[in-house]
Amino acid sequence: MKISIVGATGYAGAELLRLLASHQVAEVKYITSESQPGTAIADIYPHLTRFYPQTLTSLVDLEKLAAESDVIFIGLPHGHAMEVGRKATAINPTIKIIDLGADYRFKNHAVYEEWYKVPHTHREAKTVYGLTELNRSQVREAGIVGNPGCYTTASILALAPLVKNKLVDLTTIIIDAKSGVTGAGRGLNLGSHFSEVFESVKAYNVGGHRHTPEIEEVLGGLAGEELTINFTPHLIPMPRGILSTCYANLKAGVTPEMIDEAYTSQYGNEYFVRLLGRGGYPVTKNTRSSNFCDLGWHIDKRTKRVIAISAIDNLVKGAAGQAIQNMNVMFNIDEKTGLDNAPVYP
Ligand SMILES: NC(=O)C1=CN([C@@H]2O[C@H](COP(=O)(O)OP(=O)(O)OC[C@H]3O[C@@H](n4cnc5c(N)ncnc54)[C@H](OP(=O)(O)O)[C@@H]3O)[C@@H](O)[C@H]2O)C=CC1
Ligand SMILES: CC(=O)N[C@@H](CCC(=O)OP(=O)(O)O)C(=O)O
Repeated sequence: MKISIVGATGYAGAELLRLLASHQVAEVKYITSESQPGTAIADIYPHLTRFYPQTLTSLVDLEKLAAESDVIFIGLPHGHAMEVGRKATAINPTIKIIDLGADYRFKNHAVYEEWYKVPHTHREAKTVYGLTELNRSQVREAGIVGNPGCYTTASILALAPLVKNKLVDLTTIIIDAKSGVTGAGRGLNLGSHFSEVFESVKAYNVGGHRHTPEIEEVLGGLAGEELTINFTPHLIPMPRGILSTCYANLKAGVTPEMIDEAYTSQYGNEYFVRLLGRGGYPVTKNTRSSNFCDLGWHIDKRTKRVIAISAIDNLVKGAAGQAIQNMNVMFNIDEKTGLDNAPVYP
């Protein structure tokens, strides 16, 4: 299976390369950068030395790249991936595209345009939302996958069984999530400057984070009706990891056993979702550098709320790992291929 990575110099692209280095079937063909074409990837990321002799190429070579690849992963800022997807599928109609950004995530293009402030230029694309555990059969048939965002992966996995089984009041969902700094990408900006982030925690984009409509669209689809949520992201001083704490009011008559049953029937056979059960406390460090999502839930009898907590590595299950999981499904190989490593601890 020949793979190319567009945007290989970013954190998501580099994480794809790290994981694909131990993938038994994948052969990385082309890797791109617009700022550093001609540079060896190991000169930019020395941790990849010995694994990749390749030098970076540019999107100027898209024709060759698309013609010679079975799958392209795109790790570009939103607004850029859809142009690559549109051109690559025109060159090679059988190619598979897995975009790690937001361009192919939305069914409703108007919502994408409203939140991302760019016109959608590949509206005719037939896409599948790549939250593997929820959409596996569609992913298997997909040509283009919109890989979910990191906050959205953690939050939707935590809430899906509650929403799908109509166990909670859909008007009461609150998501309080924390992310490590690599979630902001490798680009230099004040917000992720060491002195600004270290020994500090802050909320940001309160009431207006762009993952809000993504979570609403997917959970609304599971619920069979539109819903709105409160989603508050926080930046925490660690490189990787997301912890998402999700609250919702229980519907009258819902018992703790019904909640347990919803989680076990949804995820009991899912390798990458590790259920810690009722009273379980997910810890980001227990998922670090792995494709696992750890998930626990609590029933607060006093307030009649369920509190679901999930932990993932934003660069793995929240980005590159889930992208590879989707590729494995699309190519009908064992879903765990290249992803079955134990988390790095401590
Ligand atoms: N970091 C994370 O945890 C997650 C990221 N994502 C998404 O994945 C995508 C990549 O994120 P991440 O790797 O963190 O970002 P980075 O900022 O680390 O990397 C961005 C990449 O895009 C390239 N790039 C930047 N601007 C342009 C441009 N105008 N045209 C072409 N290429 C460009 C850069 O390469 P160069 O400058 O060398 O050309 C680089 O390879 C984004 O859409 C992000 O939202 C999704 C889930 C989680
Ligand atoms: C810590 C941090 O800044 N995180 C990013 C989310 C990264 C991500 O998942 O980006 P997508 O939009 O591609 O999903 C943010 O809040 O914008």
